[in-house]
Amino acid sequence: MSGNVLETSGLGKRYGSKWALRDCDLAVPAGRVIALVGPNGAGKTTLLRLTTGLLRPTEGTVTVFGSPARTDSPESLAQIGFVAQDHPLYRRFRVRDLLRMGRALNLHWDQDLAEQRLASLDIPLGQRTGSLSGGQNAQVALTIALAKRPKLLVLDEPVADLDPLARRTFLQTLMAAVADDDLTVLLSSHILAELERVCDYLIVLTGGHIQIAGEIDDLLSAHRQLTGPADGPMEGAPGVIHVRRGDRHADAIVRTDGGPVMAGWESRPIGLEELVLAYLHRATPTSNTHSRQETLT
Ligand SMILES: Nc1ncnc2c1ncn2[C@@H]1O[C@H](COP(=O)(O)OP(=O)(O)OP(=O)(O)O)[C@@H](O)[C@H]1O
Repeated sequence: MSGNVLETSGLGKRYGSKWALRDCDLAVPAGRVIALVGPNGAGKTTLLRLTTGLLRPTEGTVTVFGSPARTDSPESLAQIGFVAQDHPLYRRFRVRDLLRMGRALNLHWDQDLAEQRLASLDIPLGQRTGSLSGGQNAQVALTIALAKRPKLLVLDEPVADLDPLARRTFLQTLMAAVADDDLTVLLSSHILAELERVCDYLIVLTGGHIQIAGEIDDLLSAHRQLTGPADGPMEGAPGVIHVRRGDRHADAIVRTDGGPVMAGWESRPIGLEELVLAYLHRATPTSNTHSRQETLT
């Protein structure tokens, strides 16, 4: 599939006097699994809700498949599936009631997909959603969003409540749906380890500003990890994203765009986790740690 699924220009959202998102310019190609990462309060949910049309911009524009994001037309509603962070479900409804509602409300509802997915997860259709576990609740919400057969699936921290096996299975389901069904997935997450396996596009957001966005393969090949003398003149140099200085040597993440690196520095390829952490550290220069970690928070 060609074209952009999401384009934003000078996009900003203010709550009262506080900007949650500012100067956001994006052109995200369709047919990808897009990871939106950033610390708590970075503006991820705000950007996702602007994309779905549930929020209106304070300034700038946001278009989805070339049209302004909105919730007041059946076509717009049919092409986007959205699962909010707390995946709210009607607690007194049984699972089968939710599926019936999904069928009545959605143009392209896929009942077989919904029933098969829930059966494979051992979630009984007769159970009230109020008595499901947190993880089962998340799975039902995700199933409803998938059964809607949207062109764009927007998921706000979809795997936060899932156990490690369910996480991996779910992300594999998404990859298969993207490959088979012309689907684009935009998901926010704090869990970097899994994202590297399934996502092909990255957006890093901190303090309401985009730090970096692009195809993950391109971003990884444009950056290197360098190790060199502890007194190396690195901070503030062009392309230098983050430096961790020890007593004997310094480690730096540098944007080289495939060009040569400084003589005397050892150069290694970078992984997604190191790349994201470097941009997060750059955005919060007071932080001086750069250890491997599972989550951003
Ligand atoms: N309805 C609201 N009214 C006022 N301020 C808000 C509102 N929603 C979000 N904010 C503020 O906007 C900023 C961005 O919030 P947002 O929920 O988009 O961040 P986030 O990256 O999704 O965070 P998290 O990872 O914690 O879910 C935060 O400072 C938050 O306090």
